[in-house]
Amino acid sequence: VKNHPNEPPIVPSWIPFIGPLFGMVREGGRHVKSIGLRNRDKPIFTLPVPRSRIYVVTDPALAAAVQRASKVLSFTPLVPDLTRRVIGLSADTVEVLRQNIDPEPGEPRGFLADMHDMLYAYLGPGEPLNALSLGAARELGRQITAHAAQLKAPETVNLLAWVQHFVTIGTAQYLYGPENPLARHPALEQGFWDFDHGLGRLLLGIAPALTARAPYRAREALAVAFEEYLSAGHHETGASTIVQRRVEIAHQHGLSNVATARSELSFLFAGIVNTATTTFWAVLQVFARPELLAAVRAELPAAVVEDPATGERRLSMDLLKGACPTLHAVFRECLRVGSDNYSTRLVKSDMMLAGQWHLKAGSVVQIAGGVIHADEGIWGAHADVFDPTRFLKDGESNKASEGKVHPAAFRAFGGGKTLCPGRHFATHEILAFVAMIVLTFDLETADGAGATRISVPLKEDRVLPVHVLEPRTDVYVRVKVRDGRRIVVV
Ligand code: HEM
Repeated sequence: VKNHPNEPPIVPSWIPFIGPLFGMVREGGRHVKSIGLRNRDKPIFTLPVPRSRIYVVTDPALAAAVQRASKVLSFTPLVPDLTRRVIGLSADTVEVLRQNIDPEPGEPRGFLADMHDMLYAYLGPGEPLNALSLGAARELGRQITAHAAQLKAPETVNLLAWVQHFVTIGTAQYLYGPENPLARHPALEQGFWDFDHGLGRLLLGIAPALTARAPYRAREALAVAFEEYLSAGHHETGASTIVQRRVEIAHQHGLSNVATARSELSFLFAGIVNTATTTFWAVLQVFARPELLAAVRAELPAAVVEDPATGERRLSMDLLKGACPTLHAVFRECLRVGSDNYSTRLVKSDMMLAGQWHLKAGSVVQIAGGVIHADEGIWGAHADVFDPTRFLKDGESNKASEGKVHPAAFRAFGGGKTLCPGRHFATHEILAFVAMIVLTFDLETADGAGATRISVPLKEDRVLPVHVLEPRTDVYVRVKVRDGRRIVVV
């Protein structure tokens, strides 16, 4: 029964109230996404759950209205409990997180508000962002050159694991320096991905030491290693400035090294998981389509200068985005197709959304990125098909490049107050990384069964979409060195 005549229409569940929760546990993000796709006539609908409501928004204009109403619809009140479960914060630390959580201008600012301000300032366009982007791309470039040098014969690899390795080691290195916990304890690299793959179970929070044994153990081992790192002062000598600022803010708010270590685990997570998965899809999509590979390779020389004296190639970060529109379009299309993320908000008090929909205090709003990304009304025909030309000016289905797509329809980076602060950095880093792979290697099918093209599997959407989705089946490719000369990122 509706709480109010203007409450969004209720979509009944096969088992009243617990049906949506049961569906989410069984099918992950796909459950709500498929309800949204079956109800495309409803820009917002209500899923009743025990003692609350979930309002699912599937219309970009309404998503923008949710983002604007950030005083009443806020993500931050949900953060303490979510992070307690996922990164294992103690009750004392959760209490610190709860203080001054959504301050008005002029009011005292709590830990989350200070951290939010610093991240958005630091990672916004400017010198610190350029320095961090350059540092990251150079680190990845070093790894690519080193890998090419030791690859004497073609090698068959699991493409996702191959990319994840570079990104995991590289991110830990440029964020936390040479003494970073993953460099000191190499087994933690696999542990990091065990943690990632068990995040949904940790979030459920039902006796995680038993029901989420591998991710729980991995998280605890990572937390101990980060605590050792901080206690030894390695962040002061080797970490990036952004990490040093994060640690300072944590200490200013009274967090111990044990608690700060767990907070850093969440930043390492933010820095690695989406970057690795997006790079995987971009590399796969490019190498699976000879014509796309040819187009990207034809553009790259505009961003690469060769030094005849040293034989080095200089890749310009500044030129890359403008000079390589196809590569940039591949990046955006991989995010559109691969991201089913939900932007989540708590309704702090009863409100009218867009003057039309009554939302009840204590309920949760979710903007369903997966539904919006799959909508043909928004993206044009064949929205289910990977087609980077939709982001190219002269592309065939180019509603996006002609500016006919609502800005809030591209959901991969979220939106509003929680819009990903790392989006500029990630764009630079991923474009440079994919460019360096395309310049250095050739990837071929590893089928051995006469297949001439690498095939692209479906995405695994039966999980909690905490980041860009991984493939449903492993992709093996043969990697050959095409041109192993050193690439210097400038
Ligand atoms: C392709 C790469 C990336 C994607 C698709 C991505 C996506 C996202 C999304 C969807 C959110 C949540 C937004 C919401 O709830 O509305 C988010 C938050 C965040 N991202 Fe990213 N991200 C990427 C890369 C990065 C990188 C490389 C960093 C850091 C170096 C980063 C740092 C963060 C942080 C710190 C937050 C939390 C912001 C807050 O406190 O509200 N992200 N990201």
